[in-house]
Amino acid sequence: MNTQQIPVIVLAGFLGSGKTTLLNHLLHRSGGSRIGAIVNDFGSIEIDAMSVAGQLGDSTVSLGNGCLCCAVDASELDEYLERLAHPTAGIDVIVIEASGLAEPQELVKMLLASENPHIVYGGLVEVVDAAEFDATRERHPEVDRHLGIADLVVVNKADRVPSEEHQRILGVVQGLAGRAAVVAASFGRVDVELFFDRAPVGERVGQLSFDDLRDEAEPTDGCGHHGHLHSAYESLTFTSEAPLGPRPLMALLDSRPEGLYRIKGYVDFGPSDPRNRYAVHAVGRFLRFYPEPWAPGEPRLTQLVLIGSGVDVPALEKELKACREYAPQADEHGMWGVLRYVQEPDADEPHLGGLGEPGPDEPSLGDSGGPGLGDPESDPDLDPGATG
Ligand SMILES: Nc1nc2c(ncn2[C@@H]2O[C@H](COP(=O)(O)OP(=O)(O)OP(=O)(O)O)[C@@H](O)[C@H]2O)c(=O)[nH]1
Repeated sequence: MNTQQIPVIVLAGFLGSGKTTLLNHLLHRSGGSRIGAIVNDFGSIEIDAMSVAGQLGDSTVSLGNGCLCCAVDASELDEYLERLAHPTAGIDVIVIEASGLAEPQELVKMLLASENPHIVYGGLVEVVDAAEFDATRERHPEVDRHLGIADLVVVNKADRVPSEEHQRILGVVQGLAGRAAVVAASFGRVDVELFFDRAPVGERVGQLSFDDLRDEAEPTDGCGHHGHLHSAYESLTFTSEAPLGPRPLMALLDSRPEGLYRIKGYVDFGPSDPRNRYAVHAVGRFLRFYPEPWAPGEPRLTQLVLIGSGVDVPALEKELKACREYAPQADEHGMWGVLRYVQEPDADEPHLGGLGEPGPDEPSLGDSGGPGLGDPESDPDLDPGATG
């Protein structure tokens, strides 16, 4: 038995709660520790993996297209763990970022069942979106169970809720999380020691009980995971070489159906802004664009993953296709609708795409009063007094 077992931490949490943001923070602040990351995307385009710092290095690997918890066999995961945990890789801790619809318990079981002598289960970290907490629990009561088996819960997006509200949520989470440590954070900025000091000695099962670990006879839905969060969701992956028109895209986004909970990816607005691609994130009613300069030689593509429940996927795809524009001329005024959702440059928001640094100093027309800017009634997220 190798005495130098590498802890493998599962980083889970509902769609858009801030897992990738937190992982980027860890990678950026890891000090002398070398982190290996395994990123599991739900969609077939690996948006999360693309936005993880150090993605080009050999210490980040991506497992796309479907929840890991639904993998028929865990051999691909084993292979990646083998690679990252091999003593020659020099990695101190491995973090698996689960997809936002994964069943954390299944992932933990997979790790506990692994015969890899170089790894040991290092605990479950759950990220909670404070702004969406009540609504998510209402729709998905299973979230309570996820918190109940966590070893650390990060109540993220503290900046998006009033402090009394955040305190209330912290209390509820603490009640559900039992012995787990519960910490508040904005943009996933947790003390990294919380992760690295938790390296376990010997095998541990954290807060999981034998009942949790038992392979209960679940009703199946073909993939054997009926009742898992992801069984109620569908996803659409959309790629376009033709740029999207800002006006039709904003019309689509501004009227998106309730069920369309998560959108992420990159948009090419072509001549309307030839310098930048626009990372886009929607989580519930929250919407943000993050302009970032195209890398030299980078193919100009729009790549989006849209995840929702009860969404008419073919109709949505048709609407997205209708946003494609072949017109060579710029529609600068059309960009106003987009720039309303660009964070002001001085806001204290890290930039997902680039090592957690602030985004490029892209002037935001939002400052000069683009339509609806900061209108808390039309979008409470754009309250100029809040950063989120
Ligand atoms: N205001 C605010 N926004 C945040 C915070 N943390 C993350 N975000 C934003 O929330 C959006 C989703 O964040 P991600 O880190 O991609 O979330 P995720 O959990 O990895 O998402 P999935 O993998 O799709 O489940 C992005 O626009 C982030 O910038 C926070 O503390 N405050």
